[in-house]
Amino acid sequence: MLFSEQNFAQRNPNFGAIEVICGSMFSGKTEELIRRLRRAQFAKLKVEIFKPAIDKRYDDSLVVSHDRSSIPSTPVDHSSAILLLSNDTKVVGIDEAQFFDEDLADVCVKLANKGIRVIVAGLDMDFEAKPFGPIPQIMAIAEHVTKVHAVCVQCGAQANYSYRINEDKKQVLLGEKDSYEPRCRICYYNL
Ligand SMILES: Nc1ncnc2c1ncn2[C@@H]1O[C@H](COP(=O)(O)OP(=O)(O)O)[C@@H](O)[C@H]1O
Ligand SMILES: Cc1cn([C@H]2C[C@H](O)[C@@H](COP(=O)(O)O)O2)c(=O)[nH]c1=O
Ligand SMILES: [Zn+2]
Repeated sequence: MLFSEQNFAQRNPNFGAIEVICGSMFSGKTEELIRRLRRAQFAKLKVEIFKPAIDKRYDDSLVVSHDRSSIPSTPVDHSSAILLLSNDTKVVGIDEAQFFDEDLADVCVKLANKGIRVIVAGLDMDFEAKPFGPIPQIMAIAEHVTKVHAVCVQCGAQANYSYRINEDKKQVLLGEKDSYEPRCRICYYNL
């Protein structure tokens, strides 16, 4: 059965579930996360939003998209803080989840089993097209996975990869268009 967001919304509100929004840089993950969280707020549900404290790219505490739409969040150093800070919450949103520790998957399970809707956004792959942090594991255990795509800056096709345009080989390197461009398979691998 195919699941659309309508199916998510129609489910029993007492059931928790895990949703993942993944894809390359500039694919609209943060915009989609903000859209879902705002709809939950319109529904008067208690919403808590988290991001890793290291992500200070646009703002210390706001979750900010590349188009500068934003929503307040709580920066945390470790996934365990998300559990502690999610009391009486109905919806938890987590952005840049690739930067969290591997315990994030267990945290998502605990939250969902308490009846919380957990929405996780993050990069599925790093600049070397390798699985990034806890995201692939959370994709495996999630009820719903949405893969979004950017536009390849080289050819205009759908982009699935984040190409790093400098020589730095560290896995974690914060940045935007100064350091990365979204590319399709052909342009990423130079096929
Ligand atoms: N090459 C591109 N392809 C698609 N969107 C792009 C591109 N370059 C810039 N953008 C902008 O990025 C926005 C998506 O930003 P955002 O939701 O923060 O993406 P992500 O969180 O996936 O990095 C798009 O709405 C668009 O305005
Ligand atoms: C591919 C890749 C990305 N990063 C960093 C760069 C940005 O700060 C974030 C991704 O942000 P977005 O909202 O998805 O655009 O992650 C990194 O550290 N390492 C990488 O390999
Ligand atoms: Zn391309």
